[in-house]
Amino acid sequence: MSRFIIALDFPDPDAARRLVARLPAGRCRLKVGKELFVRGGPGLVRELVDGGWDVFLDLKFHDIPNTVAGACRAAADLGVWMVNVHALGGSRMLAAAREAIGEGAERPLLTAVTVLTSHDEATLAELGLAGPPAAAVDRLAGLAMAAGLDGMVCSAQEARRLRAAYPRGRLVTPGIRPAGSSADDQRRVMTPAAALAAGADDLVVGRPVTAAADPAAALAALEAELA
Ligand SMILES: O=c1ccn([C@@H]2O[C@H](COP(=O)(O)O)[C@@H](O)[C@H]2O)c(=O)[nH]1
Repeated sequence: MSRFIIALDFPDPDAARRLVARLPAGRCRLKVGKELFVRGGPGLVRELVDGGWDVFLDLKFHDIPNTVAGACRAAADLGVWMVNVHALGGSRMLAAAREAIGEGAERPLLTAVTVLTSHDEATLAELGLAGPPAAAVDRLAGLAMAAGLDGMVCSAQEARRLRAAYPRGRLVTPGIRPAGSSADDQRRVMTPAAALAAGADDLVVGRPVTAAADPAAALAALEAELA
């Protein structure tokens, strides 16, 4: 299975469906985030799952433990491949999320967002978190792994350290950009090849594919960067 997860950030479910129809099945997974979920709802997620796609439901749950546990249970019932929470919710919330998704072979993977890839040191300072993103990522990744999660969402810039610290932790890395392309609102970016070399497992890509005139060709170009 491909390392690429395509972020379906669309304001209109039909636009997402049209994009999916142009993607080569088996060469990528799909990510449904907040915008598309609020527009398309669980029905759209089920439709993608029933269509044979591995779906990463990227809703980044962050609330009191009981509420997050219920949301994770609901996500698992949709048959998604992966669901995530914010590690900033703390140990009790992470443990409740992990317990809620259960133990069965069909359970979704559960990952925790460490520090958003749109954040840099200045953003963290605004939030009262002194120091470089890598220090906060290390702390939050530690919480996630101690709570028994499958891995974390981080920038590929932190992948080498996390891979060394957690050899079995899944590293899901947004902020992937083809060499020389715009970072958009992202702050901690990496190319696909550099991300894989650093130890990333999953490469999350949105606009470089979804905004391309030929999304399948854009995906093929990213794959070629790995060859
Ligand atoms: O730290 C994070 C966590 C999630 N994301 C999501 O990934 C995609 C990235 O889209 P691009 O268009 O490739 O920038 C988007 O859906 C984010 O919500 C992230 O970027 N960073």
